[in-house]
Amino acid sequence: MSLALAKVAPPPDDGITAQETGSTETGSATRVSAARPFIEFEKVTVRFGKGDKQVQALSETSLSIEEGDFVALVGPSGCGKSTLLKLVGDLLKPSTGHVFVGGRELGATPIRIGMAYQNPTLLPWMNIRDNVMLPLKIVPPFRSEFSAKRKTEFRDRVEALLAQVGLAGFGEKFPWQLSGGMMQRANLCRALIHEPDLLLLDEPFGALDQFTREELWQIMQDLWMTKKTTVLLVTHDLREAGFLANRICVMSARPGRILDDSSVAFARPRSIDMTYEADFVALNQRLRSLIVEARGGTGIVQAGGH
Ligand SMILES: Nc1ncnc2c1ncn2[C@@H]1O[C@H](COP(=O)(O)OP(=O)(O)OP(=O)(O)O)[C@@H](O)[C@H]1O
Repeated sequence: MSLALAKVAPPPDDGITAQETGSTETGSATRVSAARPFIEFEKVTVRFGKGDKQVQALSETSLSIEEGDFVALVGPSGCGKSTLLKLVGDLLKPSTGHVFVGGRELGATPIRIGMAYQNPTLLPWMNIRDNVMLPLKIVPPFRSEFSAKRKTEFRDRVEALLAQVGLAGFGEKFPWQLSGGMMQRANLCRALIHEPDLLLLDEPFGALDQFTREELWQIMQDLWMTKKTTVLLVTHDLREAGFLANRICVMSARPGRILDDSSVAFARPRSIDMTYEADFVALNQRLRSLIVEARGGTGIVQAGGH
């Protein structure tokens, strides 16, 4: 599923929310600790609803993520992966426990966040350049300079990023003139244009065919290697997790908790061919076994009638 809740930054003049542009900035001030990692979940639980209808999405979960890390969250469907992303994005509050981002309790830290989901949320009436530029119109400190720089510095910044993902010359096109893979590239540009401290990716390549997806992994890897943004990626694709991440956290079935937390040491830049080598396949098999076990011991979903 994709992140689907709430606003976190003030809406711009034209009523477009930060959520729609995949960009946010979290707000004002409380508990501070300089010694904390960049992201920390401290004994966090999440329950939805009340009484009989209550759903325990996350059981007590603790997790630390260092600045510049690339962490993938994998696990059975409904185990709470997107819930963890929503907590970090300040789109959801924990029922118990604490979430710290940038050393401060969540909601306190003015950090910039970029987000990309499975379905690119490009606005159909704007060309690609204007779509990618949107966060600069919304997120401080850029928004105060937007009128002055939109036709110069900000425009150059957008063109450079579009070129980096292979979309040079497509700034004037509209979303409907692009393929799904091209729209997702533009979507990634929009998530990164305001130089976020944290990038939250919720199955961003899930709707693409295998070859386009692999192309996007390579682009994502290049972007991460040049920008070193901290990334939290939710994915069902274990090859994707192994190709992109430095660390893979496997979650249990709902109520989710972290079952396994492994670092991924393959040298960068990683190649698609590497994902067919023995070490990589062994990693995939290990992750798969953990998830099969978490789902109740079978890799086969019983469908009625056959
Ligand atoms: N707003 C909500 N109200 C009630 N239940 C919710 C709500 N949001 C999520 N849930 C439930 O919490 C659990 C965790 O949801 P979440 O979307 O985090 O899972 P996920 O691991 O991302 O799933 P998937 O891999 O299928 O996208 C699920 O059982 C879901 O139905």
